Amino acid sequence: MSVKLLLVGCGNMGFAMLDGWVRSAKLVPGEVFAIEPNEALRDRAARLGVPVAASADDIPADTDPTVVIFAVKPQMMREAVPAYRRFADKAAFVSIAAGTGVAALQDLLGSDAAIIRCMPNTPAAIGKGMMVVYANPNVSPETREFVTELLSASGEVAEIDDERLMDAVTAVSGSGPAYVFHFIECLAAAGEKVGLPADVAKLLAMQTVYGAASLARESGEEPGRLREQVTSPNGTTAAALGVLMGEDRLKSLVADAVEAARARGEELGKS
Ligand SMILES: NC(=O)C1=CN([C@@H]2O[C@H](COP(=O)(O)OP(=O)(O)OC[C@H]3O[C@@H](n4cnc5c(N)ncnc54)[C@H](OP(=O)(O)O)[C@@H]3O)[C@@H](O)[C@H]2O)C=CC1
Ligand SMILES: O=C(O)[C@@H]1CCC=N1
Repeated sequence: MSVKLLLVGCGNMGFAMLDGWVRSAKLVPGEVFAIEPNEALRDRAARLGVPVAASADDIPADTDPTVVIFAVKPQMMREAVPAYRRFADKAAFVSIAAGTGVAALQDLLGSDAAIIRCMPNTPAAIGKGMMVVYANPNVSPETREFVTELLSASGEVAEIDDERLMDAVTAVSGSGPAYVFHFIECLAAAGEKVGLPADVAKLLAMQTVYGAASLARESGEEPGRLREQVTSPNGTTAAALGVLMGEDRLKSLVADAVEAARARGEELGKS
């Protein structure tokens, strides 16, 4: 079977995507070849049936991928990427690294390289990710379609045509799951504080976020309208929202958090 995809880095995000592709049968394991220096993470990928090697030197000589995906830390890109320049004639490159721009990737891969920046998020592992894509002009329509189709197995795919928005995308949907997980932690902790057993508080917090996100997504209603439907005049929700929304407290806190993430993405792009 021929390898269509080289996955460079099988850590948190690389594995989440790989897991999603194999589980959804978008790719059969033999169509992917993974490179991962960490032995435990190699074993985890191998358990999916995916062939995996410790370094680029161990890729079989006849490997002719359609796409090479970089899923290593931004700080590792300069070291990791050049080993794959030999595939630039035929393959397109997808980078999920926060901050690393197309210009930096072209420095490492050649100015003719077909490059796609993609910002995924970890819900990709269960097919509920948000995958945002920016392609440089060297990417052919066929490759674009192949990559979009592949990513669609990981969740929703959106394309942007202004690369400068990528740090903002990273700050909202790339890092976003962490904000939501922290909100679940906070809601569960608050539940315990008002007397609920820990396991009950965690279940209530998790299911509430899950149900509310699903309702927002499936009902087609504006989130603000759905919020109003929960809020009885002078009732319990109004009391809580007075705390969260008074002086735009949560709104400005979230805005500060998103701006910190965006600025860090910009900074990573300069290093
Ligand atoms: N985690 C997330 O939610 C998201 C991450 N991203 C981006 O994804 C990228 C990866 O992040 P994440 O998965 O969290 O990081 P991880 O550290 O979990 O995964 C990266 C993996 O790549 C390995 N690695 C290092 N050098 C090489 C190399 N030369 N060849 C192959 N593999 C190598 C690392 O091994 P070792 O640890 O031994 O160095 C590590 O296991 C980052 O650029 C990040 O910006 C984007 C969106 C969301
Ligand atoms: O924290 C990070 O830098 C990466 C990028 C988006 C999510 N995780």
